[in-house]
Amino acid sequence: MNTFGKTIGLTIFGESHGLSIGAVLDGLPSGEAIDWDAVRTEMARRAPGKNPMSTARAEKDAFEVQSGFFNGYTTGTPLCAIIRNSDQHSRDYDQLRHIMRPGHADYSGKVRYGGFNDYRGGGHFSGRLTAPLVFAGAVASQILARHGITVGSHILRLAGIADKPFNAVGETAETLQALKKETLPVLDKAQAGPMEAKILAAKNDLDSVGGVIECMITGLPAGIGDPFFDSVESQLSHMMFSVPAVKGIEFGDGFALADLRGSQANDDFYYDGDVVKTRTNHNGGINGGITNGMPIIFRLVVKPTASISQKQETIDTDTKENCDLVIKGRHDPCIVQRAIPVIEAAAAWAILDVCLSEKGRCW
Ligand SMILES: Cc1cc2nc3c(=O)[nH]c(=O)nc-3n(C[C@H](O)[C@H](O)[C@H](O)COP(=O)(O)O)c2cc1C
Ligand SMILES: C=C(O[C@@H]1CC(C(=O)O)=C[C@@H](OP(=O)(O)O)[C@H]1O)C(=O)O
Repeated sequence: MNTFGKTIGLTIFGESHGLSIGAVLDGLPSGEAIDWDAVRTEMARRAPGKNPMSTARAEKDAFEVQSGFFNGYTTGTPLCAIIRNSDQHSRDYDQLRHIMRPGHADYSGKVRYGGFNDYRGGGHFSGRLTAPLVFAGAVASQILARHGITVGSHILRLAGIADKPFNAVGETAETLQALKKETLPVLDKAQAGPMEAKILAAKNDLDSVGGVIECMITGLPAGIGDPFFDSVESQLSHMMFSVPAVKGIEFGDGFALADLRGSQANDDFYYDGDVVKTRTNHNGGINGGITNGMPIIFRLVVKPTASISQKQETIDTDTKENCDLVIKGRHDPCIVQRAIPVIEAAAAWAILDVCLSEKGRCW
């Protein structure tokens, strides 16, 4: 199964070097106007081939809506969009049919699908499949925005260069929106240059770098979510680990909570007029799996890109021998900045699903 969601189902399909990739958005409310130019803007934020920090594969990521939209509004029936692939260099992948890239899904995918997987461009495992995810998230975020909910993120760390963290008790929607306009979204603008230099230095060394993305969701009311298996943390984490190269997540102060005392980790409540708030937000806006009305904050680790062109040790599954591999092709020397719109989209879809599952308690 390749579908996510309880009330709205998102299916993504396709392979990186196949005819097209796409998404089916099932169960969306009817009567939602969609600004397709705004969706195009989101797709362009993620699209490859735009600068030296990205893979050179040039894809426009233009989408064609096939169904589920009529006379300016969602119909409520499955909304399907396709994105045609146009700049595949499949020859680069000839050797990867039987020589497995360390860190990528060549070996695990080959075993899982009995050797029938499309290995070209990483096939269905490719980061290319995040284009339909961004499409879905851009639709979801327009519905969320009508209810005052905003998702935004920035690069908290990249190859050891740190940005300042979000103000945990809340950033304005304007700040979150402004970050979306930047190639390397950071709060401390002075850090963008050093981050770019780290990416380009790694690329020059035939290597790659990773980092940490910090994401904030504002405008959610208190009391949304469920305890235990459908906690808001569980649903967001489930979605976030669907994004290729994401290897860790923490909410609020996360792993740093291990070294705090309760007196430091608790978030004291107060009334701001008749609105309940907390003075701090060490718990990331979630208690018992349920929103407490403060912004949701989480951080994700994005690993350094697996496909590097230095000589690596690996295996040949044809000869069943150990061998060396030098990867040819066009790869992202860093995934972090390209994953930012993907993470926002993924969060938007998961949160819209949480909200629509609340049967009128969210809005
Ligand atoms: C936007 C985006 C772009 C990516 N670009 C590349 C790439 O150019 N080369 C590569 O080896 N991996 C790239 N990846 C990551 C791989 O797809 C991923 O590492 C692989 O599928 C294995 O999955 P895992 O790292 O989650 O275990 C990218 C991921 C994303 C989200
Ligand atoms: C095409 C995209 O990124 C691709 C993600 C990717 C991978 O292994 O994840 C490997 C590369 O594929 P190719 O070798 O075909 O150029 C990237 O270019 C995209 O993000 O749209």
